[in-house]
Amino acid sequence: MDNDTYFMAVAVLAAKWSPDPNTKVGACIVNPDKKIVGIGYNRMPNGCPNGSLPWARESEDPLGNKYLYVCHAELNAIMNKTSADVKGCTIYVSLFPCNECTKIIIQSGIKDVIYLSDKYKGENTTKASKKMLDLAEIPYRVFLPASKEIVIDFGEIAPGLFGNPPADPPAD
Ligand SMILES: O=c1[nH]c(=O)n([C@H]2C[C@H](O)[C@@H](COP(=O)(O)O)O2)cc1CO
Ligand SMILES: [Zn+2]
Repeated sequence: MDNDTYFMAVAVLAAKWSPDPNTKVGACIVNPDKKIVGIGYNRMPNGCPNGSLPWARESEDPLGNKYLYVCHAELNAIMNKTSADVKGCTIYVSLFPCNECTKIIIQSGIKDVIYLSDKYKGENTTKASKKMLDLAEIPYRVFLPASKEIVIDFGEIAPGLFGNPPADPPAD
C-alpha cells in the first residue's frame, strides 16, 4: 500500500467515528518523517454530551442547527496533535476543508492538503478555501484511490477467532 492510500484510509477510518448523521469527515496529519501526528473527525465540542446539541441542518429554531456547534475534523486533528506543532506537515482530509478550517490549516503551518471528496466545490466556503490556499501557496490535490475499497480483515490476523483453526505448521 502506498503512503497516500494508507494515510487517507486512516482519515476515512477516523470519519467512521463521527456522530454526524449526514456527513462524516476525517483528517489525518502526517509529518515529513511520515509519522502521524494528529487525527480528528467532526463531532460536538468536548464535554457536550451526546444528544445535548442538535444534528439538524435546517431548523426553524435559530439555535437548532449543528453548524453553530460542530467542531470540524481538521480543527480536531490539529488540536489533538501529538507534536509541538504541525509546521511542514501534510493533512489528509476526506472532504475538502471549509474556509474556517482552511484558515486554521494555513495558520498552523501545514504545508499541503490532500483530499478525497470535493462534494461542496460549488459552495462559496470551498471557493474561499481555494482562494486562500492559492494565495498562501499551499498546494492541494485530490487523492485518486487505486480501488474503490480496501478491506481490513481481522480473520487474516486471528483466524481462530472466527472458527478457522490456524493452519498446521509444515511437517518436518
Ligand atoms: O471541512 C470540513 N470539515 C468538517 O468536519 N465538516 C463537517 C461539518 C459537518 O459536521 C459536516 C457537514 O455537514 P453537511 O454535509 O450535512 O452540511 O461535515 C465539513 C467540512 C467542509 O464542509
Ligand atoms: Zn471546516
